[in-house]
Amino acid sequence: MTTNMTSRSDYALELRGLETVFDGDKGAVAAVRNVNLAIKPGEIVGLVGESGSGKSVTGLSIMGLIDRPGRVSKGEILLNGEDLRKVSAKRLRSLRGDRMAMIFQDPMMTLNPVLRIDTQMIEAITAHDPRIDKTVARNRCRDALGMVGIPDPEERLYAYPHQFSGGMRQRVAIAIAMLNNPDLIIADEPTTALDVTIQAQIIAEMQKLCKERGTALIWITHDLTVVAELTQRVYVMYAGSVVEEGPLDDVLDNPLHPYTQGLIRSIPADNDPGSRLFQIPGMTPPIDRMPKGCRFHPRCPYVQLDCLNDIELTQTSAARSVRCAHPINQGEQVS
Ligand SMILES: Nc1ncnc2c1ncn2[C@@H]1O[C@H](COP(=O)(O)OP(=O)(O)OP(=O)(O)O)[C@@H](O)[C@H]1O
Repeated sequence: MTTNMTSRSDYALELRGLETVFDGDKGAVAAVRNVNLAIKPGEIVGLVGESGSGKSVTGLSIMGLIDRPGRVSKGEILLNGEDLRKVSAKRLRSLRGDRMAMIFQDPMMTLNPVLRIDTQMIEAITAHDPRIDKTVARNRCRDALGMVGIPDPEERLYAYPHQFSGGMRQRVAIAIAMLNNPDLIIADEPTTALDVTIQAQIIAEMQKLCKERGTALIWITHDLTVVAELTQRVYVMYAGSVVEEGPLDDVLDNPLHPYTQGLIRSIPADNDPGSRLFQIPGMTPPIDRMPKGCRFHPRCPYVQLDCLNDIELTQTSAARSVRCAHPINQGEQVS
């Protein structure tokens, strides 16, 4: 971890040894193991990895939204220093939507199709501040819609979700997430379903809003190009664990983990649109069939015998860590 120089109160969110399991016929199987993560107010970090690497389960665990047969089984989830695993269900509900919010790939996870936007937005405010004046609340909703780039926000407040385009619907979901000025937002692939122009606009707006308000943002994505536009630091996840962490530019220029190197090589080159896209061979293993030792070893081009031993995330410099017995040297290439 890179958090040793700072006290816990400096972080909007800290995860310490997070483990989330799913209970099944063969007992509990971990989907997320020993995840450590720290994010300061106003910081934007990326949580990156292929499908099935445990990104969404991590996000849902933070929000307290893992349902049976899943459960958070180990670790601390510290929101402004308060351990969410130790608070009451009532306290957790009051923090959700107020101090922390989640944006999903499908905005309809947030929006109720049969209620007008104003009803839903005002409810999101009054649920946490019942004494607020309705006109004040309505004005806040209108301003929030304006801030995420919805034209004619006064008028659009009275629309239903189906009267918005996909991109506009996602903006409404973002406006709702930001309504109460939370300390933390977890955005789970919120722009993946949108076309690239809208995607770029939404990313730029989120970046601006989080910076202005000091909101910590965790952006979950499988797409390193999105992370490159948005985040300052990145956590790369594979098979339920963080395998590499560091400042974005360092990680992109000099990946230490062969998995990160593979993800970077999979980014289509702007200057060579006709070239065949690299793909990391094989697939992320299912959680009940994890390989021994380094879980990436069956797919790794540099695999050696000692990769069958368990390996911890190890700090390699002030800001970087990697979980690999043979981290890549700068400039090393796969033949
Ligand atoms: N309800 C569940 N029951 C059993 N296993 C689950 C459940 N939800 C998720 N998992 C498993 O946990 C692992 C991590 O899933 P997760 O959704 O976090 O991956 P991800 O990195 O977010 O990928 P994606 O982008 O496809 O959602 C996967 O192997 C998935 O099959």
